[in-house]
Amino acid sequence: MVDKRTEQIKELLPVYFIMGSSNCNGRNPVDVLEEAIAGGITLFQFREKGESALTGKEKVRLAERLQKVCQENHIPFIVNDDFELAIELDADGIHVGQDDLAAVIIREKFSNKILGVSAHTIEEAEQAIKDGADYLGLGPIYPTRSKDDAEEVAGTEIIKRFRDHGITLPIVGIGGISPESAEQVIQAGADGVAVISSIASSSDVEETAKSFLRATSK
Ligand SMILES: Cc1ncc(COP(=O)(O)OP(=O)(O)O)c(N)n1
Ligand SMILES: Cc1ncsc1CCOP(=O)(O)O
Ligand SMILES: [Mg+2]
Repeated sequence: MVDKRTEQIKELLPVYFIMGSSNCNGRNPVDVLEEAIAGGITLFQFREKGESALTGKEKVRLAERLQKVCQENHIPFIVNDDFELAIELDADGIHVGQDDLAAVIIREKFSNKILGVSAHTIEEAEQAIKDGADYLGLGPIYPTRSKDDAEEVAGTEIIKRFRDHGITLPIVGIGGISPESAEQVIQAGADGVAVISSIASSSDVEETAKSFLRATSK
């Protein structure tokens, strides 16, 4: 039987938009987020990373503005990596990878919040499940230009392999996903797609988000 929390998490994953100030082609991230929400994104992750990333008070200020937009639109606000920021803002959740603060430590202190963990192997996934993860981020599914230190491209096979192994935790595919490839990611067994550039740098953010929603609802 699938529990209620798992069902609720799955409902949040279809179009998981991730972004920080450096992903918006010089546009105001608040405008980009508002347009993406108008297009139907289901979850948002604040990921302020890279050479030109904001730090300190400026980073907190941007996070607060984006969180407010999410709250006004009932979209849960997830923080990437930065556990202190997630606590300071009382965010809805946090996403961590294998090189970040251990999921088990986060779960201890952040008991009711959404906890996402990146995994590249079955062992990492099983550990994340033991640690209390709510969902797994698997990728990069396709080549990506949004993460310099990304692992090797895994293809949609990684999702099939995890499902065939019996992993039932909600899964989101990430890395190089477009509206055209989103359906393949879902067909492989994912509950949603996590997307940076295809949405954030689109010339029509709202329409692109809509295309993702259509592709993941088929
Ligand atoms: C939904 C989702 N999946 C995977 C990642 C990647 O996390 P990580 O491996 O920690 O890399 P960074 O994003 O921190 O560079 C993610 N952020 N979100
Ligand atoms: C954060 C992250 N983790 C694996 S690939 C990736 C980048 C995804 O960005 P894009 O959707 O632009 O390829
Ligand atoms: Mg990380």
